[in-house]
This record gives sequence, C-alpha cells and structure tokens, in this order.
Amino acid sequence: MADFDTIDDLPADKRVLVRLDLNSPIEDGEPQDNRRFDRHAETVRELAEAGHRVVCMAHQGRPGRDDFTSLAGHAAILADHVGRDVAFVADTYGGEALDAIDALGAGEVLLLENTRMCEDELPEESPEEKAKTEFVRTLAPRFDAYVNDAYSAAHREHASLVGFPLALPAYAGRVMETEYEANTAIATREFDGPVTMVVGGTKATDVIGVMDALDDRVDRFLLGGVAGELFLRAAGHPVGHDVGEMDLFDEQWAENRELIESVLAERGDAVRLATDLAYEGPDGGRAEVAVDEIDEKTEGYLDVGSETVADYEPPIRDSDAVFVKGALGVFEDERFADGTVGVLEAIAETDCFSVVGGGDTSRAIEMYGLSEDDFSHVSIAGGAYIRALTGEPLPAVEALEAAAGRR
Ligand SMILES: Nc1ncnc2c1ncn2[C@@H]1O[C@H](COP(=O)(O)OP(=O)(O)O)[C@@H](O)[C@H]1O
Ligand SMILES: O=C(OP(=O)(O)O)[C@H](O)COP(=O)(O)O
Repeated sequence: MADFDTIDDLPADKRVLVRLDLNSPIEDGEPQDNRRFDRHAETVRELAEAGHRVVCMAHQGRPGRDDFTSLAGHAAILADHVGRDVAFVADTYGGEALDAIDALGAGEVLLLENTRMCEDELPEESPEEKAKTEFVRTLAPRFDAYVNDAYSAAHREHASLVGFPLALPAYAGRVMETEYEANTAIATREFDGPVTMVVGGTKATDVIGVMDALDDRVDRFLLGGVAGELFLRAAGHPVGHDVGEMDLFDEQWAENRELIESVLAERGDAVRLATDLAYEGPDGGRAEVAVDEIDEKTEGYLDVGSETVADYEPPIRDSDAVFVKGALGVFEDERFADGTVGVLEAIAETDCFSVVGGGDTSRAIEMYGLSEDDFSHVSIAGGAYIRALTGEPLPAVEALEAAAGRR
C-alpha cells in the first residue's frame, strides 16, 4: 500500500486543485479521445458529486512540438466523460484564471490552460524550488487541497506535480491510486520463464535509460519506432537521423548515443533490431525495404517491416511475461499499423503475463479491435510505468508521500 492520502481522506466542501494527465494524440490540431479522459473522469466526477469546487490542471505536448496545443478541445471531451459541464479558461494563473476560479460554485468543474504554457512549469527542479514559483504561490492560496491523479506524468519534477504538494494538503486521485498499486505490484513480480520487452514510440530518451536500468531483468528487447532506428544507427546502418522537417532523431541520438552503444556492447545478444522497415511508397501505399539494402536514409520510416513482425512473434509466444512500451510504428495510419498490431495480437493470443503501457500505445488496442481482457494490465502510463519497473522512485508520488508524512 502506498503511503499517501487519497480522496477518501479529503474533508467535504473544499476548493480542490486537481492535476490530471490529458496528454493526447493530436490530429489536425484537435485532441483525440483516449482512455486517459475516461479514467480521469472517474476522479473528477467523484469530487464534483461530493460538492467540491473542482479546478483541473493538465498539460499537452511539449513546447516546440506539433502536439503543443491549448486544452480548449480537451475540456469538451472531458465533459462528455464526466457527464457534466467542464468550463475552460485560456489562462494558467493570471487574472482571467483567478476570476474563473473564484466564480466557481459547489460541484462545478473548470479546466485551466495547458500548464506547459506557463514558464514556471517545465524546468525539472526539486519540490522546494517548484513550490517557490509564482505559479504555485499564486494559485495555492485559492485552494484548500491539491489532488494528483496524473500517475502517468509522475516521473517529471514539474511545478504542477511536485510544487503544490508542499503548499497544500495533498491527496492521490483514483487513477494515481490504482495505477500506483498495479505498477508497483508488477515491478516486484518474479517470472520463471523469459521476459520480453517491446520498445518503440517516439520518446527514445525515456525508454533507452530504462533498458539500461532493467539490465538482466529482461531477457530480450524487441525494438521498433524511434528507439529502434537509433539502435540501427548505432549498429552501423545509415538510418536513425532526421530527414526533411523531422525532429525526432538527431537530438535524441546526441542524448543517448553513448548509452545505446554501451547497451549494445553489454547486452547486444538481448537486443533484437528490425531487419526491414516500412515507408510511404511513390504510389502512396506501404512500401518495405530490407535494412541491409538501405544505403542512405531518404525516407521517413514509419513502421517495422513484415519480416521483422514475423521475427518478433516467436519470442513473444514463448515468453512468460511481455511488457510493451511504445508503438513499433505510426499505427494511427492503417498502412503503418502492422508492427504494433502484429505484436499486440501475438501477445493477446499467448497465455503470458502482459502489460501494455502508454497513452498512445494503449489506444491501439481499441482502434484495432483487440480486447483489453486479453492483456493482464493496460496502463495509461508509458514512461512512468516503465520507470516503476526499474524500482526507481517517481518524484510526484514521493511528493504525495512527503505531504502525508507532514500531517
Ligand atoms: N517510426 C516512427 N516515426 C514516428 N512516430 C512513430 C514511429 N513509431 C512509432 N511512432 C509513434 O509513437 C507514438 C507513441 O509514442 P510514445 O509517446 O513514445 O508512446 P506512448 O504514448 O505509448 O507512451 C505513436 O503515436 C506512434 O505514431
Ligand atoms: O504522455 C506522457 O507520457 P508517456 O508518453 O510516456 O505515457 C505524459 O503525459 C508525460 O509527458 P512528457 O513525456 O511530455 O513529459
């Protein structure tokens, strides 16, 4: 059991500041509905029904990336899931935000603008430093309590996650509580047979550090996505760098090059890389190329190829446990879903212990007609869940525990 207080411990009729994680895929500038809304709606509804004034904070994307947008569209989706109005104010802690907070009645819900639009939010610093920011010092006095429901962002030391628990009585929401319990229990589980981790997605920096930290707890890593291409680059193939407008590879290569090389040197036998890759061919359809035949990267590779999918299935089928973090390709586009769906189908058909994590990746389950029941646990957290597997503490969870210890 966690050592934090939960909303069961929250006294009645309070002004509550709630941190959610509504970070979602963005298509044509609009947030796409996903299970993060559904899961967080439970906490928001419970707080509103208990008569609290509920003010929600959340982030979307990272500054400088295409997915960095306003939360205006998120408020409407959240309202659908909560089953009551969710007002939105395009401000984080300025006059407009404070007026909207002050005007809120009992049982009403308000969503503030993307926390990452506020300068104080992002640099990762200690809770003490974050609690000193103007953002925290301005908002905290307007509230009686802080609730953190954003387990999936708990690996970040941002103001909205670690600063407020020092300034207000702090509680865990329902998602924080259930994800923490499930992921912590999984982290301590022992397996008799082979353990496999499928590693993909765009956040290579998160996953490569975890691959290194998990060391011999994982018998084999099956790679795809951006991390997969970076490993291919380290293995001497002319891929894993940005072409055209891309900005997914070069920066993450510079950050991780040494670590990738050391993982390959020490655990090379455990790392399986794609032998073919898929891209958009001249006719607009899916085209594939063998990695050995790539002389120069001129295409954006958007999925692992069919030979790779066939190679990855047998190790999955003979595993005792499979952990998935990140999609093997851009599965949102059906042409590039084969890698992600092939791996998920193999896991679903196998009687192993399985965890699928990540806001984006878990979405592939419902998009392609798979059932959540075919997996042991589907987490809405990606980076936080794999970090939990290493036994490394999550700063936002520690901040909640420290707050409980002070009472
Ligand atoms: N080769 C690739 N190029 C660009 N994007 C990719 C590639 N492979 C996977 N992706 C994208 O990665 C996303 C998931 O990335 P990430 O945020 O790391 O995972 P999660 O949200 O599951 O934690 C998917 O939405 C998918 O479109
Ligand atoms: O979506 C998230 O993480 P995830 O993609 O690892 O699940 C969280 O919202 C954290 O976002 P960040 O990785 O931009 O800090």
